[in-house]
Amino acid sequence: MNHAQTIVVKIGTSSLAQPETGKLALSTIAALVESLTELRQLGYFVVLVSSGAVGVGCSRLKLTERPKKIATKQAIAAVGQGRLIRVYDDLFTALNQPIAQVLLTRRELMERSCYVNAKNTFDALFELGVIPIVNENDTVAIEELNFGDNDTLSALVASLINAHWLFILTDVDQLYSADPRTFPDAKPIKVVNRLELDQLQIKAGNKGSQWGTGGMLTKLTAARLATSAGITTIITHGKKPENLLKIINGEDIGTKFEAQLKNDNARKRWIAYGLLPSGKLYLDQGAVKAISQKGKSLLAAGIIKVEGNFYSADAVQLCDKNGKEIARGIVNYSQEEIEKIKGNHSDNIPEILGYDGGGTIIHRDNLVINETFKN
Ligand SMILES: Nc1ncnc2c1ncn2[C@@H]1O[C@H](COP(=O)(O)OP(=O)(O)O)[C@@H](O)[C@H]1O
Ligand SMILES: N[C@@H](CCC(=O)OP(=O)(O)O)C(=O)O
Repeated sequence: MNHAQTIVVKIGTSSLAQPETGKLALSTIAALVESLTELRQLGYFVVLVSSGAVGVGCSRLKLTERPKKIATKQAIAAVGQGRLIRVYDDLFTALNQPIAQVLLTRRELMERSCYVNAKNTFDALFELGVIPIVNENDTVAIEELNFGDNDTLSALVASLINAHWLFILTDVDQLYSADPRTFPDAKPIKVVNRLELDQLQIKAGNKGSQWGTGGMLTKLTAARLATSAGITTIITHGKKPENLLKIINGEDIGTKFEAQLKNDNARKRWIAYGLLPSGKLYLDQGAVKAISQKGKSLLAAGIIKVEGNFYSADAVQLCDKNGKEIARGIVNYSQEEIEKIKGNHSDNIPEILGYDGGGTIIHRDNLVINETFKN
């Protein structure tokens, strides 16, 4: 595989559908198709994460608002997804650009073998010259484990394929200090570095537009995830997809979230972003220092408190005594076992549990130090 730059472009329902009627915004979609095809022809590997299944399904079934009931929403997504991909396929085919439909759920990305498989599939699609079009598999996603908004999904896909750029296209031209619809004098925000992103104090409403779901909050979460995986993230207007290439070439359009140093370790990116933690371990100062500054494995002696209900091989958050997350990792012991051995020297584990179980609570290879798991 060569080292072409990889670009993930996410487009939200608010850009794909007309605000008044919920009907497809065909000219926007056509312009997007042209821009993505051009990028592909220039040699970039391109992934489109497209929302719209529920919105298009609603329009197809002549519903005037998004349903609240989960089963209805899932049924409507099944109607809309087919329509949506049909429209994309027609438009991309007019430009001789092959596409693929990739539907993902959170559950699959949590399974290491599925995660690796999905990555290999994307690589194979790139080699075949295809533009994959991703959406959440809404019809089977269960509520506790769904992305809900495609902003988070796009950041996880970008991390999965180790992308260079994540573009989040929406119905505003950039991030503002507050929702510009409610606060017309809100200030545009042009560049946000990693530190500022953690401290960003904006009124980023989570209401979204009539057809969208997440509003700006989920886009900021996505920016946090992506930038900590080393991916430059841009929020810009969905109506002007021709700006994508201009932005890549350095033009100052939209809001740019500067990336942190890239983490090229695929397994560590999976631990950090693919897995959903099911518990928390609170550590004393010595343990915090040992894992975050000296790169050591986590031992039972440094654990002061355990929260959650988890088993061996599950992911957990590691926090300092005040609850601030400092790392994530995969445990070698269950919550019940760690309750018994916390605060103890590793040599005493066989005596307390009646077996050894490996000694380290989290081996350093299964531990990722957190710069920013603030989702
Ligand atoms: N601080 C903010 N800056 C810009 N837009 C904001 C902000 N807070 C809330 N919004 C709203 O977020 C909306 C986009 O979110 P959403 O409808 O979920 O879009 P999409 O469907 O593209 O994901 C915009 O229409 C805007 O009104
Ligand atoms: N998977 C859903 C995405 C939900 C959604 O509306 O997301 P977004 O418009 O990006 O806020 C769909 O295709 O309708």
